[in-house]
Amino acid sequence: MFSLGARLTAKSAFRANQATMASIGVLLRRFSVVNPAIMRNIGISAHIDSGKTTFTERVLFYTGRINAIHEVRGSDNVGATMDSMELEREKGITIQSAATHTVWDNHHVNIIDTPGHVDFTIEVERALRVLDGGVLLLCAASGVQPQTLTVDKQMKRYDVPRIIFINKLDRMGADPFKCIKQVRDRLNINCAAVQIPMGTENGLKGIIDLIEMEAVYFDGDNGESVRRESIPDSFKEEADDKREELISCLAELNEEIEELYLMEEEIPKDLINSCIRENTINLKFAPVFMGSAYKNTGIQLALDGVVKYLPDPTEVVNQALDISTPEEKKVALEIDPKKPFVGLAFKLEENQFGQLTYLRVYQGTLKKGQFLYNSATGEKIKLSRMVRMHSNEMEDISEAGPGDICAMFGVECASGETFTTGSKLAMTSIHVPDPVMSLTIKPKDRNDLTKFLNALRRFEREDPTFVVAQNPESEEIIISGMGELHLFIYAERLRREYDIPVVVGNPTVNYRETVTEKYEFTYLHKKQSGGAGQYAKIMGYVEPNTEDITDPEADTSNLFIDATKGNNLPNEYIPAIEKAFYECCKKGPLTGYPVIGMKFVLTDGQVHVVDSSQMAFALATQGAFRESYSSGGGKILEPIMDVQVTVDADYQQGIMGGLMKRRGTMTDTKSQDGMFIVNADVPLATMFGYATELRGMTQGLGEFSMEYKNHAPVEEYEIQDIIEAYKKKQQEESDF
Ligand SMILES: Nc1nc2c(ncn2[C@@H]2O[C@H](COP(=O)(O)OP(=O)(O)OP(=O)(O)O)[C@@H](O)[C@H]2O)c(=O)[nH]1
Repeated sequence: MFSLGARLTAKSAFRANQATMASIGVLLRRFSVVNPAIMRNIGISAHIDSGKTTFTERVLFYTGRINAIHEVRGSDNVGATMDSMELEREKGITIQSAATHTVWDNHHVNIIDTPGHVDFTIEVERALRVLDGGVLLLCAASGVQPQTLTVDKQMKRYDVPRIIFINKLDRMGADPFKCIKQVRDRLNINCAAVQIPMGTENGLKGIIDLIEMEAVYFDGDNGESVRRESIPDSFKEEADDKREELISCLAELNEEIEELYLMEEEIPKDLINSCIRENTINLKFAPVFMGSAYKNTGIQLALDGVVKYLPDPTEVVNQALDISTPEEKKVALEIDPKKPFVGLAFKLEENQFGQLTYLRVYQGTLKKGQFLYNSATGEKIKLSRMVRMHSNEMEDISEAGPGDICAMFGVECASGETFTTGSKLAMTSIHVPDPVMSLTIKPKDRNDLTKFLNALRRFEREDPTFVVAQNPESEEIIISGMGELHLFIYAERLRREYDIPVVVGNPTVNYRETVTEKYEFTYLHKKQSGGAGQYAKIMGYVEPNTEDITDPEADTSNLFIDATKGNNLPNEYIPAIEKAFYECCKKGPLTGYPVIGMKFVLTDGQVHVVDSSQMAFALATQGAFRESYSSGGGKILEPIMDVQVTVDADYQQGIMGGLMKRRGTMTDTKSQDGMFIVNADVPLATMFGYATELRGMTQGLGEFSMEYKNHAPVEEYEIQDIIEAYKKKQQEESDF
């Protein structure tokens, strides 16, 4: 039907898009405030190796942002454009997300390429926090994989509407409809295909569009020419069936469609499209696209889907906290370029020109030369340079309007901080999990020490889940993070980016301590022989500050309550007692790890006219703390990981046995299509080296993911070993 004419039109449309890109690029540089209605802020989330980078590379190519395609691990040694760090190119995985912008169908699209590995979930979380919509990528042969579940949870946490793209239709065993079933069953997402493939594996010829009811082919060297034809006879029946499935799914969401469907009448395309859009944005539906990024098939249609079905910034509600009110009242932000500016710094990057801060504008307009306030620190800064990022290249701009994403230069801040032009507003904080494991690290050459510390500080500002601490006694540097790979990558970056070879110690687990019972204390600190005397008496009780410390949602903070009545204890001593309590919590008596979830209630006390002092009360608090701790059921808590292993059903016994040996408790098991999937809660302390064990056991075919779940009490028989290890370490440090 469209044949040659259509082909030429498509080619010229591709060129036209490149030309539009160029001219819009010029325009953007001058007038950079974009109408929010034509803006899309999207992220691409998936399990590791599903093809996010390859997909993004195609998007950049088809939108005219780059003029050649480079493969991840390709033979041209260039590497994909979005994987800008050398290490990413070598390993072929995306470590840091890169932000880029492009134009498609006259829409301004900001894309964040997010990493898939579980150790880098903070990158995914931060990206999702600032995006309005997402593309959930699945591999057509592997379907829903462990990390798909994690990113799905994150998307749900931030209410991110999504379209789904089933990639790798060219792979052996590709079955998009099996994937759709898994998405429905395992992710509980109401979804339906808006396309079907014309063939799979080597026979993949193109895609059938179930809304237009047309066959779509991708011609040219790189699939850049989109050709639409009538559906070949051999696919007509399947296309009719799957369209029927789509319509019946939409009929449940829309009365007008339901009526037409029941009357067996023609349903207008506009109605189908508006129903999909509305329900995608309301999180009631997800349209499923499909193709093969590697074989240049289907990407342009998915881009059309982004524009057609994902929300623009005006369709998403964003709130800030008014930090000038004690209860931090929620304030709705308005997508209005004239309102006072509010923006969130969601990612930091250091490059040869200095610190680059990625920022999402939520309200008002960010302008070059403007003075900005950092809501967290109160600092005032002048914005001297702002840019739009395209992978690791940039364009200077002078303004960015509401809903837009840009980057600022030369602004010192930490990620997650809010900037305003004076209003006392802060965006809600980004959920940051506590680091679960640590390593000691030092430079091989002591002369590198200053450079080494500076680099670590920089990483720490970029990544809130990466924490650097120094043991004051041994001066040993300890880095903490979300897993072995997370910390290993930083050790590698020190070597590669800063030329600092390092030595790392054995990984250790971050234990915590807590009290489990109420204990009433009356503690007297008295030293009245010789010299200035000391006298302080305090009464009160300690108890758990939360009902169930193992509940992942539990508030694990410590709390001091002054419940004194009368004048036995003058006010001047209370701050010293409070401070001493919080100091004690920093280092638990059993293992030296922090105490969490403990309440300290001070009810009464006694002073001596001459010998009482703030110091005496601080020492009394320490004594009361120690006493309460040993009598109040002091416990050691260890990080428990939610581990999911997916293996061929043949390995079921071995995998279960292996997890039990690692003190795992199975929480769920499933057998599906010859695969066995097990979820288990396993102490992190036993998980070191699991990747190697799994590889060995399953001939490299098993997969696992793990995510921090909670801290739970250590088994009785383990406690003594941990305490002994702590004592030994203390001894070594005092000998040092
Ligand atoms: N057969 C096939 N291979 C693909 C396709 N898309 C990507 N790949 C390959 O799959 C591998 C992983 O692709 P990436 O694009 O790096 O995947 P990713 O999801 O960005 O990976 P991470 O960032 O590490 O999570 C590479 O070897 C790609 O060439 C596809 O459509 N078909």
